Amino acid sequence: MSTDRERLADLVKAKAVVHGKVTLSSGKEADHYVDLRRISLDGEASALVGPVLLDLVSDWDFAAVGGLTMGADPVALAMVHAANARGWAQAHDGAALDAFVVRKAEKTHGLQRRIEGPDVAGRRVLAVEDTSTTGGSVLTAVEALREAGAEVVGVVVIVDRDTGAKEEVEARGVPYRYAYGLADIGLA
Ligand SMILES: O=P(O)(O)OC[C@H]1O[C@H](OP(=O)(O)OP(=O)(O)O)[C@H](O)[C@@H]1O
Ligand SMILES: O=C(O)c1cc(=O)[nH]c(=O)[nH]1
Repeated sequence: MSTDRERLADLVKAKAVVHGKVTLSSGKEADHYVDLRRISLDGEASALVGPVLLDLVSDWDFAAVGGLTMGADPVALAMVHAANARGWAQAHDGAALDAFVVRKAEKTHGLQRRIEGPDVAGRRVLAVEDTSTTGGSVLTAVEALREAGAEVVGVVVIVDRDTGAKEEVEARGVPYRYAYGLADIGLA
């Protein structure tokens, strides 16, 4: 029987890897795309995302997870559900793991918040992403979190494309980890 990590890699390869010319979020061109929304919103795969990412950062101390909408949103919730299933609160003074969503722009009505969910000010938080290319998206979230008074303990992504995100994030003093590199999903 395969582990969660092995099964999730198989599902990423089968369902998310798309070959062909594509324009990326950064405006750069690439000849492959990893559509991780097909994983983080997939009935089977979404249940594996949380356990795999929680295992990857089990030595980091944080109280909330989230990132820039929308790639990060289902990833963060997957981690929250996996944390609940593992009895997170019992190991954290009764506090469950929270999620948050960083908007791309501040909302101009309602409470006009940039970061939705339980307050992050003064808390240790983990910034998540489905995938990172330049690191620009996750760094937008890191900046917003720091402005809001949170301490970002690290960044974790499902797939790293090996295109500089790790270096960019680490240059801002934030550790960066990923569950799968290109070789793990048949792209190297
Ligand atoms: O490291 P980067 O160069 O920033 O690229 C990675 C980003 O691109 C994708 O999101 P996209 O910008 O397509 O937006 P979406 O999440 O709203 O779909 C992905 O979910 C990451 O957020
Ligand atoms: O850089 C991006 O925009 C990007 C790359 C990728 O593989 N997958 C994705 O969702 N976005």
